[in-house]
Amino acid sequence: MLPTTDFTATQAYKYLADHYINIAPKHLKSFFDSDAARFEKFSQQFEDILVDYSKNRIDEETLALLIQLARECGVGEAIKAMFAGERINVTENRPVLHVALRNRSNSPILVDGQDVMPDVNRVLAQMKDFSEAIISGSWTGYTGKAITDVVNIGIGGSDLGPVMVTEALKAYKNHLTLHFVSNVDGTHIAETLKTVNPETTLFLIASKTFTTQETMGNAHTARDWFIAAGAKEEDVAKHFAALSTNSEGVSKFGIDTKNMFEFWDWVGGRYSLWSAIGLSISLSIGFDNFVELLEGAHAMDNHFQSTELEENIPALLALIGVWYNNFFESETQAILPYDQYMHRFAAYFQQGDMESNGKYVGRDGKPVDHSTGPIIWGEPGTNGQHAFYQLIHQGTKLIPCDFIAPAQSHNPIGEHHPMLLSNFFAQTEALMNGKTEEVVIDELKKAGKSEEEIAKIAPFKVFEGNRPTNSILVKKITPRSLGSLIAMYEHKIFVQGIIWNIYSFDQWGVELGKQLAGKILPELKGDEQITSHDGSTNGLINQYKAWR
Ligand SMILES: O=P(O)(O)OC[C@H]1O[C@@H](O)[C@@H](O)[C@@H](O)[C@@H]1O
Repeated sequence: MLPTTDFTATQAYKYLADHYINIAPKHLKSFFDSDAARFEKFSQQFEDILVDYSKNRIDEETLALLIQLARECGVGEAIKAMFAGERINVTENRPVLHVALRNRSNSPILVDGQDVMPDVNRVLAQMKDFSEAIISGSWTGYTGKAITDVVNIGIGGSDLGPVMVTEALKAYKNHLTLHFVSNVDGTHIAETLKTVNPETTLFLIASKTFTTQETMGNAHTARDWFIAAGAKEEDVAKHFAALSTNSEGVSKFGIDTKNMFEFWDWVGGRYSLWSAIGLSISLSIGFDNFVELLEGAHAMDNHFQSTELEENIPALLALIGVWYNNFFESETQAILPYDQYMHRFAAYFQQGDMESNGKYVGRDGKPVDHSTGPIIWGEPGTNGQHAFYQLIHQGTKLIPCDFIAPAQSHNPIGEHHPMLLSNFFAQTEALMNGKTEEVVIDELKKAGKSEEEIAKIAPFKVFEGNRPTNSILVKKITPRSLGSLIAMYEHKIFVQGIIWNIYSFDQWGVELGKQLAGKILPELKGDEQITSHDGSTNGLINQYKAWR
């Protein structure tokens, strides 16, 4: 079971609080000035991924204390408990075994004495056969035509992972066109249905619970549209498949359970792209590439499980994050991929991180006395540079940033990639070094400005620097390296949850809004005035009724 260490009561926390007083006034630049081997000391390579964390406001003592913190908080034991299939998702009484979905070594993983691997392999084989039939065109629709379009209907974890991965691996995509419908806003499904032909479209209804309002609403609309187009009830089997843990719900909807791709309650929604939820990925890039994605994640799982904390990449990233979150009191963490294909990567980890670690109740059931999960945000470079980087460079908030870039582009057109990468390298350098007043004045003098002009403008052109970043340089974004990268962030989130003494695998915080929406929906039906809520909510509902 997981320990319930109060992390602010640990010895390491106290040491770190004192140590922070020494580190805080130091400029990041000075760490490099005083240590020629800093890059070698503070970077790790994993396969084709180089993780450079040397541009952080840390020294060797910081890392040693952070590692002591991880030990005192039982990170090693927690890792073992997760991989052993213990019920570490205590509030839902479930194991947490997304690692089993990509356990390519096939070593047994037991849940209640039962090996889960035969089931995992069975569904993988089913996904393989189905993907091959759809891609090759041997699976035909109700008028005998091959499938050309796949519409994944799902939300949250049943949408974001497949969207992010199919976009990130677009360079590997086949002839099938993928569509993703998530929002309950009718616009999403309506605009998608305008672009597809019922005879050649496959719908994947992706929902762990098969009860989610948005997904069920969109699935029924898609089915009605399909029937209205002239298809018969019995044709549904050729055009609708379900990705779910709920076989009863699937049959009730009218999908033959032969077309159901199963997963299990020990797969969290936001960790489910490795499961049947990844069917759209397998359809888009082929099953072999999907397996490569799993292989990459499995390799990272092995690294995470077997590497000492001193060299354990997910653990180190987690600890550096804790350093900023709890000692520098930074509130957010930016994820900035310099790869257009990875444009949904930050959005994906908004759910991954914020739904996992956005909790104020500790594992002991009491409110924690420290800050937990950061606000995750980001956009691909260089777009972000021309939008929000101003605040990262010269704002009043400390924003630790992860910069991610591939050394090789899938589209090596002219000078584009060197131009992109020059920005990737320049930004972290600029954030660290800043620009002194001296340099600014010198530049202005060279530009022929008068003393008076210089005095007026110089302060605005100074950059204090000292802004921390991680640089993650990947040889190339392939299914394998992407799998490793995603698993790296998943495990980072896990380690932070352990240290913050929270449960990272439930999501009770999304329930209240759902419950209230369920109560309000019937109230929206008639024309009568609503008085059952607070003044604001009543006023808004009644104005909606007047305007609709
Ligand atoms: O896959 P289903 O069950 O439709 O859930 C979709 C999403 O629902 C939300 O409310 C959250 O609980 C997410 O973690 C989940 O991924």
